[in-house]
Amino acid sequence: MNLQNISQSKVAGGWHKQYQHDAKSVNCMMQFAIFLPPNASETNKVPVLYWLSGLTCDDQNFMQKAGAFKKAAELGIAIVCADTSPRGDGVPDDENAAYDFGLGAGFYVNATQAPWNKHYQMADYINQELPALVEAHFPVTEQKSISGHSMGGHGALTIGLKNQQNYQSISAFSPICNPIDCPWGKKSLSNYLGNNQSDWLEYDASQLIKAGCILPILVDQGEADQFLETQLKPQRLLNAAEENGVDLLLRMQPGYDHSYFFISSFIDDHLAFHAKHLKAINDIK
Ligand SMILES: N[C@@H](CCC(=O)N[C@@H](CS)C(=O)NCC(=O)O)C(=O)O
Repeated sequence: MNLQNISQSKVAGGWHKQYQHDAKSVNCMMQFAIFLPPNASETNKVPVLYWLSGLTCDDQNFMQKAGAFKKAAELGIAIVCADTSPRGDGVPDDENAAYDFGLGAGFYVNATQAPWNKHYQMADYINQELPALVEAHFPVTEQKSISGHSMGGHGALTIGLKNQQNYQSISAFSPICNPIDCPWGKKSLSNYLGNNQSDWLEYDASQLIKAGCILPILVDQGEADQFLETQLKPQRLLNAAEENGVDLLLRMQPGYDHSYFFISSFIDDHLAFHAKHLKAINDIK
């Protein structure tokens, strides 16, 4: 079977498990982690929150630091944490091994430029291949929501906005809201997509949201985040949402920085937000 278990630990009455699999979309072995709440079983499938992490992360940062298990167990939602880029021999990296491009920095796009396009197809991996695999092998429903942090917040927003039929709700911590106009975004989008900036627009949440969004969106942002002004620019996303009637709540949180200390302080709110929208669809069925 194209799915290999590499760890499992009981936590909060449920299970944290890591797997690797041969991923077709990104042409390499990929690792992911799943938290299954105690009530998940073949006769009681549960909805899933997909979590996308930020620069330098892999499938473990959120699982080890966010403190999400007890609330997810209580709410009965699974959490899947993906890796942040393709990995392994033959996967190209930034020429200086910089932290903000290449390995650990896939930016959740489908690259069009060589040599990146052979492996860096993270948008398809996250939106298609990973959910199909998870739904085929674990006791989960097709209902899913999407969240993430920083580069992963950008990933959650852009993938959610472009595939609104696939998700029930979107949230983000400290997302890169306008990557076409910040240093992290310009570096990665120009390399992955080329220099024609019109090709970058479909990976910019502040642009995509102008087309509207039927899903509710929750964004938390620390006011003491060192990247707030230079890289993240949440006010631009809020302005575009308000101008286009999108249900987006931006909460500026005084004193919080960019770290997982911030995420762990508000993750329960995000889990409850997603559970409400996932459950609401359950009730309609
Ligand atoms: N290494 C970079 C920042 C990288 C960074 O802050 N990464 C965030 C996501 S953008 C993260 O989650 N790091 C891993 C962690 O805190 O566990 C720097 O020092 O400027």
